[in-house]
Order: sequence, then C-alpha cells, then structure tokens
Amino acid sequence: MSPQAKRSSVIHTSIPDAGSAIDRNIPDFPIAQLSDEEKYFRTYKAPPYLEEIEDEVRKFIDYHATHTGKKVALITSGGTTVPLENNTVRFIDNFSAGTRGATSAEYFLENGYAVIFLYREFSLLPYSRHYSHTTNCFLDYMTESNNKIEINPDFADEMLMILRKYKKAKDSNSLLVIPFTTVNQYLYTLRSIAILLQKVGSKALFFLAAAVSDFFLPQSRMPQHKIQSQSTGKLIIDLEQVPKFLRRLVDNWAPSGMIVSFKLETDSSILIDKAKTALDRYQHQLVIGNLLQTRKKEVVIVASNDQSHWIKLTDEEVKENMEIESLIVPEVAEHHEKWISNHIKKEQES
Ligand SMILES: CC(C)(COP(=O)(O)O)[C@@H](O)C(=O)NCCC(=O)N[C@@H](CSSC[C@H](N)C(=O)O)C(=O)O
Repeated sequence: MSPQAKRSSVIHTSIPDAGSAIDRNIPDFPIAQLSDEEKYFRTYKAPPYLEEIEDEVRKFIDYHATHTGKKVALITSGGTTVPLENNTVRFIDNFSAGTRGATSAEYFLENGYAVIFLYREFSLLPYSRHYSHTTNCFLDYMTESNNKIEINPDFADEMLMILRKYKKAKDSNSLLVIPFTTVNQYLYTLRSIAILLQKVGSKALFFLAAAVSDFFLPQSRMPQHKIQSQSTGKLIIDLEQVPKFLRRLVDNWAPSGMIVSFKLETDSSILIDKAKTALDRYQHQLVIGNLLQTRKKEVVIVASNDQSHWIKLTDEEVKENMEIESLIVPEVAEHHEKWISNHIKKEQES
C-alpha cells in the first residue's frame, strides 16, 4: 500500500469561504444548551471540502484496520478562529501555537500509534516543528562548500534523527494531517473523524489538545463584508457560546473511544477543580490540566474525582530541553491499554 495518497487538490482552510453565503433567514438558535449542538449542525453549513477529508480518513483507518492493527490517535492541535465577517478580514484567535499537539503526535507515533493530526492550518506540525516557526532562520541550518549546499554540521546529527523518524512515519503511512482554521471547520471535521473512528472501537484515542473557541458569531449577525469603522469609533461584538461538543463526542460520536481533553487555565487555584468538573460533566476518561504560563513544564493528570497527580519537569530537565510530552504520552498510552483490555473483557462477558 503506497504511503498516504496525494490529495487531489491542496485544501486551504484559511481562505474565507465567502461562497457559502450566509442565510439571514435562518433563525438564531438560543444560547447553546447541552441539547443544542445538533441544532448547530443543522444550522451551520459543513465545510465544502468535508467529503474529500472523510474519504482520506476512511482510507487511512481501513488501511490500519486491515494491514497494521495499530491503535489510532486523533490529536487535535492549534487554535480555532472565530470569523467576524463572512468575507473574513477580522477574526478572533488565540495563543495556541500547536506545540502540545505536534510534539505529542511524535511521541504517539513512537509509541506505535497511527496518528490523525487535526491541526490549525500553518501551526506547528510533527517533525517540521523543530525547524519552522523557530528563532533560527531555516537557512542557518545549511552551509555552502565547493559551490554546493550542505547541512550545517552543528545541526546534522539531530536533523538526521528527526529525518529518519519523519520518513518512518511517512513511509509506513502512519501519519495523516488534516487542517482546520475556523471553529466551524473544526467541529464538523472532528465529528466526521470521530464517527469514522467507530470502526476501530476502543482502539481509538482522542487527544484534544486544540484550543477551541468557547464563543462564536452566529451567521444571522455576521456582516457579509469588512466591518466599516463607525463614526462612534466603537465595535460591539455580540457572541454566542460554542456548543458543548465534548458531551456529544463522548455519548454519540465516539462511544467506545478513549477521550482525553485538556483544561486550560491561568489561575492555578481553580485548575484542578475545573478539570474535575469537566471530567464529571462529560464523563470521559482523562482531563489534563495545564496553566498557560507553565504548560511546557508541568501538567496535572485528572483520572477521576479523587485521582489526580502532577507531571513536572525538574529544572535540570528544563535546561536539557526535555519535552514534557515524552512523559505525558506514555502515561496516556498506558491508560489506553487498560481501556482497551477492559473493553475486550466486557465484550467477552456480554
Ligand atoms: C492549547 C494548549 C495549552 C497547548 O498550547 P500550545 O502548545 O501553544 O498549542 C493545550 O495544552 C490545551 O490546554 N488545550 C486545550 C485548551 C482548551 O480549549 N480547553 C478547553 C476544553 S476543550 S473545548 C471544550 C468546549 N468548551 C466544551 O466545553 O465542550 C477548555 O479549557 O475549556
């Protein structure tokens, strides 16, 4: 089976899809309640490229179900945007660079998973993250000698190691990357992939590291063209709450998959309680809590109301550029192994 088949056309999610004209006749649905996420999907159009993505994901899942039997991790990464105009000039974004997701994807691949990487277009990707968006210009990694370009010896060893891992993932068709930009694209694509992953049952793992918008601008209030600065000099934006999709993911879209969400806070005094509340509300398997300020060196794993523990890098490990995901991923994979064996046991007993 050849590596991931080339996409027939490059899918760009960051170009506004003004063609899907907004329909102001569609009534605004009330503030999102638990039961309203399905109304959301009835009200808002799917991205025009969704069917093409579903075909790719279906082929990827079928390949691994048939040829490798690998566990499949859906990793979401980067931040969703909230467009403020249909012909989008302005949008609400967030800080997420996609480091958590892209780094975790590498460790899941090293832990034997096939990975579907649902990421914010132009945010960090596994492997290339080491050389893109960094302070070093990519040209610094090269030198010239005898009129030929060469890899700068200072970086050659590390680059060779990363190149080998990248090629191994690619040649084994173990990594499928899928872009999103807006929160609408994210929600539709997440739902499609989750439903397709039902084919692998408990061997599916959802690692939701994307920074998902909590609020969005409904179509009925979205201007068609660039917002003109008013004489009042004020821009008042009236947002609605994004549907609570996690509940739907747990109950319907991925009833057998293991689901890990991340809880992001900036106030350490509420982090653990908020993570426990999320686990209690959505009844999924793990919440990984992290603070914006310290997310690269410590996280708290919340497995149930009375089971939580911190993973922290020591100062020494931080100095050695150790990646906390190298500790998070094996622990999540261990939880997933238990999840799978419990499922097999239940199936045998039923
Ligand atoms: C985004 C970061 C902090 C990583 O940062 P980068 O490495 O720079 O990318 C990630 O670790 C994280 O916390 N991701 C999850 C952030 C997030 O949006 N969490 C939501 C839960 S998922 S969105 C769930 C939705 N609101 C609902 O309730 O259904 C929250 O805290 O509320």
